[in-house]
Amino acid sequence: MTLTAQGADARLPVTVLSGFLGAGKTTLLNHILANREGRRVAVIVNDMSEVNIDAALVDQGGRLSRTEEKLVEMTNGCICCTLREDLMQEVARLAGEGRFDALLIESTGIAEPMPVAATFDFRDEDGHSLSDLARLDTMVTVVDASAFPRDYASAESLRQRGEVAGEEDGRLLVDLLVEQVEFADILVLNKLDLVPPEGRAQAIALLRALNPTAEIVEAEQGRVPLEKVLGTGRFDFARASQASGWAQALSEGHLPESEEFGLSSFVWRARRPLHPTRFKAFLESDLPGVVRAKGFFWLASRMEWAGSWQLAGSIGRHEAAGFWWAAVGPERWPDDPDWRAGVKRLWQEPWGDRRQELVFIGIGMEEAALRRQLDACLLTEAELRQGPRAWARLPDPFPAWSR
Ligand SMILES: Nc1nc2c(ncn2[C@@H]2O[C@H](COP(=O)(O)OP(=O)(O)OP(=O)(O)O)[C@@H](O)[C@H]2O)c(=O)[nH]1
Repeated sequence: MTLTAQGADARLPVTVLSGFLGAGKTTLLNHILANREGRRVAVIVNDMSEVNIDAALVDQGGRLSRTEEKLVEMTNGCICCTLREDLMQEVARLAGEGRFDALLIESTGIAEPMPVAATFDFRDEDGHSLSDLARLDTMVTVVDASAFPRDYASAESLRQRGEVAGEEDGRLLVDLLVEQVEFADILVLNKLDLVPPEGRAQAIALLRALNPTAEIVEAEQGRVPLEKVLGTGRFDFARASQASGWAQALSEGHLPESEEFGLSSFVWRARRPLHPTRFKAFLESDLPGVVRAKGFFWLASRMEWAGSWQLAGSIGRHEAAGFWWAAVGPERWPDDPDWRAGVKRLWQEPWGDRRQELVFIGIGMEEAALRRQLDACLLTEAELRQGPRAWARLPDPFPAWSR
């Protein structure tokens, strides 16, 4: 860490602005630049499109003077993946100039916030790290209040929306929207002029459900107090990774402020395998009030495999998470004593670490009814007595899993 004579952290504080296309990132950026009250702000704009419209917009009207401030455009790639190296170089260069009070990075609507944040921690083979020069200060996600509840429930993939050119990127819009919201320190709920009061309440409830710890800043035309987005000192990688509603519900057993907006959460746990067809039917059923779910499951027909399921909005996805440690055998376990102690705490005979552990977060969700439905997916006493050989022959409608 670089310290000044006064002992203050002299590294360049960085704010990363995320948010979906059209949410109002550029509008917010312009608001900051127009109201920066003497702060010297450098800007990096990353746009996936070939023509950098955002940079053109920001540049217009002389709001950003190229002599005093710095605007760096990064196009033809995404700073969370293909342009990561370039981002590191640019940040290092701007920080090295030593003449800025803050750096703002506007990331493309499809950047994943976690890798962008991780870029700051990364240390290369020569021992250089951005964190010697700059520190990630605030992760801001701008949300369009008029579109968010609809986008959140959307089944569209990024490709259908025409927002990605790459072949490999078939992610759902909702996955990314959720990641950007779950990882944020500050959620700017923008375009509030376009929604009636109940729309505002609905959007706030959803944001709270997904990320109970972020501060929600309500805005029109990106007008937010600057101290909410610059130099807040709020970012902390470990905290951000645990900020999501589901991570908190899992560790605490419930969400804070759970009364607000009818928000509730619970963790369903069981030590008995699931009947594959009954559980598949559950996953495909209407789950009224559930806005987010995530966790591991154990199918009677697949004793080796841990399944993972997650739901965001109306989109669910199940896949293999890996093998249960009980199926791998202790000779192949990691040696780390802390790790082994962790597995031991989880362990229950006769099935070891095999378990059901699903977190549900909802608004107006019927916990008791959902628990009953889930319990009914577990093997009955009679089915349980038949044993693993019979379970392996149960009809199993899940697709084959591979690593
Ligand atoms: N009604 C309304 N319109 C807004 C508000 N904020 C921004 N807009 C408009 O929404 C449109 C998109 O805003 P931008 O700031 O360009 O959004 P962006 O997130 O930078 O969009 P991309 O660069 O496409 O990712 C523009 O036409 C803005 O004028 C707001 O609070 N209310």
